[in-house]
Amino acid sequence: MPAAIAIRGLTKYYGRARGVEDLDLEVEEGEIFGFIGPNGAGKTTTIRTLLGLVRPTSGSVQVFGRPVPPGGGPRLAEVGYLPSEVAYYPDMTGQELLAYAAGFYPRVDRRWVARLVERLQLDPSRPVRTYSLGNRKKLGIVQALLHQPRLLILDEPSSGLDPLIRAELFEILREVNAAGTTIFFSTHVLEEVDRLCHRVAMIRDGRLLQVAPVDDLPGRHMKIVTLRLAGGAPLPGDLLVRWGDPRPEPVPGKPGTYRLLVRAPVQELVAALAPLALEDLTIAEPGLEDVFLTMYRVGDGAPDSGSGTQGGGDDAAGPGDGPQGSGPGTPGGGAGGRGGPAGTASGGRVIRTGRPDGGAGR
Ligand SMILES: Nc1ncnc2c1ncn2[C@@H]1O[C@H](COP(=O)(O)OP(=O)(O)OP(=O)(O)O)[C@@H](O)[C@H]1O
Repeated sequence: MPAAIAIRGLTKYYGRARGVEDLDLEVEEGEIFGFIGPNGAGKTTTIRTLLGLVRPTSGSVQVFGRPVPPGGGPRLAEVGYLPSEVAYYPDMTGQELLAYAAGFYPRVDRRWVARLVERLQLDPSRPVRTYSLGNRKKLGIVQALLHQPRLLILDEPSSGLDPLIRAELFEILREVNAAGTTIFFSTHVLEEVDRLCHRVAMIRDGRLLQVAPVDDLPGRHMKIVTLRLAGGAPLPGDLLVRWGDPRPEPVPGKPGTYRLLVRAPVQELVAALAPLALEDLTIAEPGLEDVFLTMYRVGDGAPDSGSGTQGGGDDAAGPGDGPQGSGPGTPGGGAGGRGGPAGTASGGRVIRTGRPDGGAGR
């Protein structure tokens, strides 16, 4: 059986601006596959290439074993696509838009569509121009799913959705996946990948860093511990020795406050923290930036990038790839217009209690 997605040696330059470089990726049919990376990493470029909306500079892209022609072609009837920014005809109502989109496909089950609209709490009677960002996103999700595609490609599906709708969306995605749909989606949110995906690819600066089962992500088994010690005291020396971090620094300007990336069994962590005179304590899952930092800090001697971030920000219109239609009746959805520095997680320290080698790099 051919892979649902096969990307080989994909490079895309927008004029002189780098989109992605020499990317190889395979997604098997039946997978939920997460594509994560900071702003400007190349996620949207990759996705738009898969749809034939962006022409590769070099390399090849196949969907279900066949090359994707420019513009996508009829084969894309098997694909559902949600662009990161949905832009629809503003004077159509949601209902009209969905009926219009349904007309592009040979078979659409109206009850399925009505059920999606209900589950996502979308009011389809209103004109699109009155929709909030979240409601436009919901409409885009229904449009992507309405023909029950074999492959669903979602570019940041949950951005702009409130937590309840996001949870409902994840439930829907799990259900369609169980019914056979392959899902490929991009996100900045590590937790989403954690909750949904079988495998994940990490991309940064246009280059693929790693493809791994979600359990093998660096930083996956770590916690972010933020603590404030009474009176701005420093972390006691014996803890420093025990935790193996020679010089944890307090958060700049906040004496006694530390933000630590800890690899430790929870029991051990709690026992170590118990004797401290704590004024405040949070223990949280690491974010995407922390995972990237972990790769850079404790990966195989890889350099500490210092900032854990990179700027996108190159929004110059590239030749031949301006904003394009992103599905039936969806002008816009261009890949430009974004970028800028991602938030950094500098200040995270790796504490090696669980494994003396701290070997998060896999
Ligand atoms: N039409 C374009 N013209 C010029 N440069 C572009 C264009 N589209 C994307 N780029 C550049 O290509 C790089 C990758 O952008 P892309 O939108 O693929 O990243 P991304 O990972 O989807 O980012 P984000 O998470 O911010 O959506 C960025 O440097 C971006 O500025």
